[in-house]
Amino acid sequence: MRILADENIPLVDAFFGAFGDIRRAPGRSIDRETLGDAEVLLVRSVTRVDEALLAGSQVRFVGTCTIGTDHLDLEYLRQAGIAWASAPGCNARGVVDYVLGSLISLAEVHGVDLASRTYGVIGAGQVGGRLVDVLRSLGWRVLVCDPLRQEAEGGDFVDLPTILSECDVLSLHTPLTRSGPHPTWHLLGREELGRLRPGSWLINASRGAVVDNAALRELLADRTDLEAVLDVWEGEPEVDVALADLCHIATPHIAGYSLDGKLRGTEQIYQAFCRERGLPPSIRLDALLPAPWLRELSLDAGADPAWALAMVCRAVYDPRRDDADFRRTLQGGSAERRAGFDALRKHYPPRREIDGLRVSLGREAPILKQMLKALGISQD
Ligand SMILES: NC(=O)C1=CN([C@@H]2O[C@H](COP(=O)(O)OP(=O)(O)OC[C@H]3O[C@@H](n4cnc5c(N)ncnc54)[C@H](O)[C@@H]3O)[C@@H](O)[C@H]2O)C=CC1
Ligand SMILES: O=C(O)C(=O)[C@H](O)COP(=O)(O)O
Repeated sequence: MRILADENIPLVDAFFGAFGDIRRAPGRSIDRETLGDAEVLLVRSVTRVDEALLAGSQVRFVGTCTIGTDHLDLEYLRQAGIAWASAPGCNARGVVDYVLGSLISLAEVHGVDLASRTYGVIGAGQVGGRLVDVLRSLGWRVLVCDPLRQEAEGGDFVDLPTILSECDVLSLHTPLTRSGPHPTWHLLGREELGRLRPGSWLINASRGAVVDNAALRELLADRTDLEAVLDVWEGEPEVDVALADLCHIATPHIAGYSLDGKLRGTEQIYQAFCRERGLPPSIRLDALLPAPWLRELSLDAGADPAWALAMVCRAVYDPRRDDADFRRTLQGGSAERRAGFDALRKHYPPRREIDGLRVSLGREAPILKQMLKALGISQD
C-alpha cells in the first residue's frame, strides 16, 4: 500500500510502517502531482483536501491527525466514497494549558485576581468543555455559549450577547463553519467586538477567521483597555503584523502542540485506519511516549494558591516563550514571516501536558489540593 503523509506527522513509521511504503511531503505543498498513486493520505490542518486534490487519484482513506476538519471537503469525500477520519480531542488538553498560561500572564501584567473575573467560553466541545471544567473546579464563574449543545441538551447555556455583556474573559473554541444554523465565520465581527466590556480579554485558539481580524486590529488600536491573545490568524501562515503587535500574546497556531496531543493524533488516525480495514490495532502510544522532562514538583502547604497556580502551570508550559519566538519571525518580509511561522511549528520543542505532572504537598492543604485537582494533577 502506498501512503503519503505530511512530513510534520510524528511517529508515522511506528504506526503505519507495517502497512506499506510511506512518502512524506510538506503539508502545504501536497498537490495532485505529489499525491501520485497514494492510496492513503495522512494530513494535518494545512492541506486542503477536496475534489481538486483527489479527483482521479487512488486515495481511499484520508486521515487528518487534527481535531479541526475545516480543511477537508467532507461532502466531496462522502460523494466520492472516500473514507476519512479526524482525531477528536487529541490535543484538547494542550489548548487548555495554553489558555491557562495566557490567563496567568495577563493576570500578572494587570495585577488582577483571576478568581474575580467572569469567564465566557464559546464552544463547549472537547476543548471548551474541558476548559469549563477546569475553570469551574478552580471555583471561578464561567458562562458557556454553545447553541448546538443547548438545542440538543437544554441546560445551563447562554447566548453570545450575554457572554459579551457579562464576561471579562472570552475564550473561543468553536470549529470554523461557514454554513448551517450557527456558522462561526466572523462570529466575533465588528459589531460583536464593539460590545466587549471595558477591560475584557479575548483569547482565540480556535480558527483565525472566527474573529474578524481587521476589525479586531482597529478595535485594539482604539481601545487600550482591551487585551487579545491570538494563536490563530485569518489567512495564516500570513499574519497581520499590526494586529500581532497589539496582542498580549501572539503565537503561530501552536496552542494544541503538546507532544502528547500530537502523538495522540497519529495514534487516533492509526486506530481509525485499522477499524476501516477491519484490522486489530496492535501498536499503543503508551509504549512510545517518552518520559516527561519534568515529572514531579513539591509545593509547601503554606504556598499562596494564586502563586502556586502560576508556578505549577508555568513549570510545564508558558506561552510567553512561544510568543517571544514568534515575534522574532515577524521582523522580516512576507516570505520570511510565512517561513518563520511554519518553521516554528515544524521544530516545536517537546512540551508536555499539565495533567502528566505529580505534585506533593507534604501536609494537608485543602485549597492547594483542590487547585491541583482542578488542573488534573496527581498528588502524592
Ligand atoms: N489552536 C490550536 O492549536 C487548536 C485549535 N483547535 C480548534 O478548536 C476547535 C474546537 O475544538 P474541539 O473543542 O475539539 O471541537 P468540538 O467539535 O469537540 O467542539 C466544538 C464545539 O463548538 C460548538 N459550536 C459550533 N458552532 C458554534 C457557535 N456558532 N457558537 C458556539 N458554539 C458553537 C459545537 O456545538 C461544539 O460543542 C476545532 O474545531 C479546531 O478548529 C483544536 C485543537 C488545537
Ligand atoms: O487539531 C487541530 O485542529 C489543530 O488546530 C492542530 O493543533 C493544528 O496542527 P497543524 O495541523 O496545523 O500542525
